[in-house]
Parts: sequence; structure tokens; C-alpha cells
Amino acid sequence: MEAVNSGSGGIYFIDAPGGTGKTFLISLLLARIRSQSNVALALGNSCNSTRRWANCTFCLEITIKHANQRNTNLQHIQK
Ligand SMILES: Nc1ncnc2c1ncn2[C@@H]1O[C@H](COP(=O)(O)OP(=O)(O)OP(=O)(O)O)[C@@H](O)[C@H]1O
Repeated sequence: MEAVNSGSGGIYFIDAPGGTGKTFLISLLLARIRSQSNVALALGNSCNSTRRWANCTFCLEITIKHANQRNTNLQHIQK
């Protein structure tokens, strides 16, 4: 929250065993940040978590493509 409040922003990684509260923590952080009209995105590095977050957060149904295609998409976004 300090990164948000100071305006610096950032990218943060949460890595912990299953069932330890990652989703719970991220949900709280997203709610807090968005309640202040700021922007926060949560992404997962596995197919299951990515699908779940995309569905919950963006109300989208997405299909996870092959890793090489994802890399291509990321490069496109960065242009
Ligand atoms: N601080 C907390 N207070 C109360 N309940 C919590 C807290 N953290 C986690 N929980 C509860 O513990 C359970 C597991 O939490 P959560 O789903 O966030 O874990 P996770 O690390 O995202 O798991 P997974 O990697 O399997 O998706 C949930 O039912 C959640 O509501």
C-alpha cells in the first residue's frame, strides 16, 4: 500500500504454498487499491490461477494458449 500511496507503483510477486492465503491477500489489496480509484492488476503464472483471476476480475472467459503465443502477445503489448 505504501507504493500506491506514494505514487511509485510497482510489480510484486507472491509465492507461497497452496491454501496459505495468497488469493485472500490479493483480494484485499485489489479492493483497497480500487476503492481509492487506482488501478491494480493481478496475474497468475499457472493456467488455473490465471483463468480464475481473469474470470473473477474481468468477467472474461479466456483460453490459455501455448507459452510461445503468450510471449508473442506480451511483446505486442509492450510496443
Ligand atoms: N488472513 C486470513 N483470514 C481468514 N481466512 C483466511 C486468511 N487467509 C486465508 N484465509 C482462508 O484460507 C483459505 C485459503 O486461502 P486462499 O484461497 O487465499 O489460499 P491460496 O494461497 O490462494 O490457495 P491456492 O494456492 O490453493 O489457490 C480460504 O478459505 C481463505 O478464505
